[in-house]
Amino acid sequence: MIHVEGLSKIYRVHVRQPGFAASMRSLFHREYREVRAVDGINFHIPEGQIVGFLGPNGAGKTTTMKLLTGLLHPSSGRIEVGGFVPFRQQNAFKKRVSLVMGQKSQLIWDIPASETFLIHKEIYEIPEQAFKERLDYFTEMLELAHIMDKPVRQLSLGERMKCELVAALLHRPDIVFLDEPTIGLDVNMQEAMRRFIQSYNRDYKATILLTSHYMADVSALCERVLVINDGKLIYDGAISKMIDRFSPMKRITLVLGAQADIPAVEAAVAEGGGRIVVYDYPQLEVEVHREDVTSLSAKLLTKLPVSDLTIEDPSLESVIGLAYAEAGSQEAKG
Ligand SMILES: Nc1ncnc2c1ncn2[C@@H]1O[C@H](COP(=O)(O)OP(=O)(O)OP(=O)(O)O)[C@@H](O)[C@H]1O
Repeated sequence: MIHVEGLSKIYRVHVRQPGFAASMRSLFHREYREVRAVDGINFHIPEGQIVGFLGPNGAGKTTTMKLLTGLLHPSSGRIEVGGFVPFRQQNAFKKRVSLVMGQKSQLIWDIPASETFLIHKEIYEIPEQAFKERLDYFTEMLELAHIMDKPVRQLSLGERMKCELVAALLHRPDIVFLDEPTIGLDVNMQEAMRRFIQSYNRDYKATILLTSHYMADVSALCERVLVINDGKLIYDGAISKMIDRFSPMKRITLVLGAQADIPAVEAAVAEGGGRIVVYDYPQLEVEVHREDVTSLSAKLLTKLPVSDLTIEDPSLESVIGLAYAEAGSQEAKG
């Protein structure tokens, strides 16, 4: 559904030197610097998949989404979305895609969202009956009935985001780009948005590429993630495999039933190849390479008065942090 090959986008940025003389000089001779925002990326997303698109600030996510929706022209490489070349901006393409940006509104501030929806009905030539059915679907799924006729400026952030989604999806695109759709929302509203995105994906077999800084969104919605850093794709695969690849460590948390002295705890942990993260009686947290988890757990159970033991993978946030750090250190070496 989405094919990207060797895609790059270079922005040309005017360099402004400080001082009056420099500004005068720049009237005649402008200096430019190149920003390689997207740097030779390749991926393929099949129909109906929800893929998480992760990366630190400035990594190139929004630029990639703008390239995929045809708002920007690539500097090089090939993009095909739903069989179209996005930057040609054909009408048939516009009817199949949508880009939702959490930080940009496409609703008209002073009028109710319901009136913006009517404008979209005309722009996208949505037949009367289909418009009514779709609006009913959205109103029910997103519990919109009581907010539909309030001017947008009176809506809460969460209510406005729900209306943004409706405006973006009324023409029922089957390829959807969501750039931070849950930014700034409280936990309940994030959850409601996630449920809605899942239903839309299921009901319309929509292909969805989603960026979010909330790992809860990513782990709830996406089996697969693309990770971009400094314009380059550094990971493409399952979330579970990303944890294996970037984080060789696991964490064992123990609750001790009786106080054990520090040298005894240190000896037991060190003997099993682990490292103490915190010992604050009764809780002991230990980090260990995943291949040593079983032997260390067995050792701790025999050597210490353990009343409870849990083994966990590191959080997705910390794995992502490790992935960025690894990419950064490889870049520094290269
Ligand atoms: N219009 C532009 N002109 C020049 N440089 C730009 C422009 N838009 C983005 N950039 C630069 O391109 C790089 C990638 O930006 P982009 O907005 O795609 O990142 P991002 O991953 O979406 O970041 P964030 O998570 O902060 O939104 C950054 O260095 C940014 O400063």
